[in-house]
Amino acid sequence: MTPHTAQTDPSGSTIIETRDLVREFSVRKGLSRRVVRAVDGLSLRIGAGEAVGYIGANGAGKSTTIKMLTGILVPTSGEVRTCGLDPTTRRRDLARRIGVVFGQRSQLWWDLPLRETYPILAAIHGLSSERERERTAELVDALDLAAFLDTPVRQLSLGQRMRGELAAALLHSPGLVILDEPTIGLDVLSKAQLRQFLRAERERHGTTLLLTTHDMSDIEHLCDRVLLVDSGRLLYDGDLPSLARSMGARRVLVVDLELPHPDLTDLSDEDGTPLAGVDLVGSEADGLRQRLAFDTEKTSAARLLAAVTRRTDVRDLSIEEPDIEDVVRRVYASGLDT
Ligand SMILES: Nc1ncnc2c1ncn2[C@@H]1O[C@H](COP(=O)(O)OP(=O)(O)OP(=O)(O)O)[C@@H](O)[C@H]1O
Repeated sequence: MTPHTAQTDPSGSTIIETRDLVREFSVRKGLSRRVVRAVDGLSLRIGAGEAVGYIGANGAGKSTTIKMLTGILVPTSGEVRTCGLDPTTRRRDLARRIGVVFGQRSQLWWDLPLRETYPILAAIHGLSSERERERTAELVDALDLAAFLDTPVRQLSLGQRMRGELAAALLHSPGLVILDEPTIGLDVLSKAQLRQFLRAERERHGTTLLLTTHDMSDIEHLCDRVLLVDSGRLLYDGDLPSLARSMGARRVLVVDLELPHPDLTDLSDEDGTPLAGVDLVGSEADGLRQRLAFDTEKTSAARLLAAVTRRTDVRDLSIEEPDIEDVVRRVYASGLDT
């Protein structure tokens, strides 16, 4: 199979472009050294205003790509332009135009409260005091920061800190925001807040988003395009539903029952029509918790739940999205050829 490639509008303005981008690392193995090609001939174009998910298994080359896009790493060969600039030679200029958020690394000063942090960042970016006041107020409101503005960063919860990080990265209203695993470790509510904020920011200011994530819901809620990499090469460029569908990825309904129950198999509608695309994929504690994978193209979550509740009483439920690792595994299993 050849990689699916999205047709992007050639007339739209380009915000990220790479051509045959390569990055190698020399790694010591015992007494000898060997070369690892973390990024291997990557060519892509991202237009202004797009929201793109950059996904792939662990070690696929995502972080290395992001580091080259932001000027942290120099490419071994090939070309890269971010906001029209060469990131390695124009790193300072680039910093004024982009915002970068690392889910696993804080960019805030640990001992300072956010109230003292933002004026420093505003000064670094050369914002006027009026602009600083306006933008800080906008971000404090949108990210609901008011309650902990005076707390030193080290005392914030992870969810609070990530909201503070986002405000810091977006204070100068960058046209491009690059996020590396922004929702990692966050609870459901904090994830929802972050996504809601990024969506609103994009709608209001036309901000371009590029994010890596292992959470498929981040992509579902935020991105209209997905780039899938494996061993540093682009395997897929298109939308998420097509990728997930082509890989047969399914959601899972997890039900906790009032009483132990035999396996929930052969489920059907009220009129006896069997539900298609549903499989029991787990049963624990004598059937008190059962997991049903379902294909949303064939059976909706509501129909499936109705079929379960006709059989037995449900105490609690949740729906697990297919995770990207699973989709990626399916890509490999299907023998997609690069
Ligand atoms: N500084 C480095 N020195 C040597 N090898 C490296 C270095 N950085 C990355 N690599 C290797 O390059 C490959 C790609 O790594 P990279 O961190 O870009 O992957 P990733 O897709 O971001 O993975 P993850 O999802 O686990 O963060 C891996 O084989 C990794 O071991």
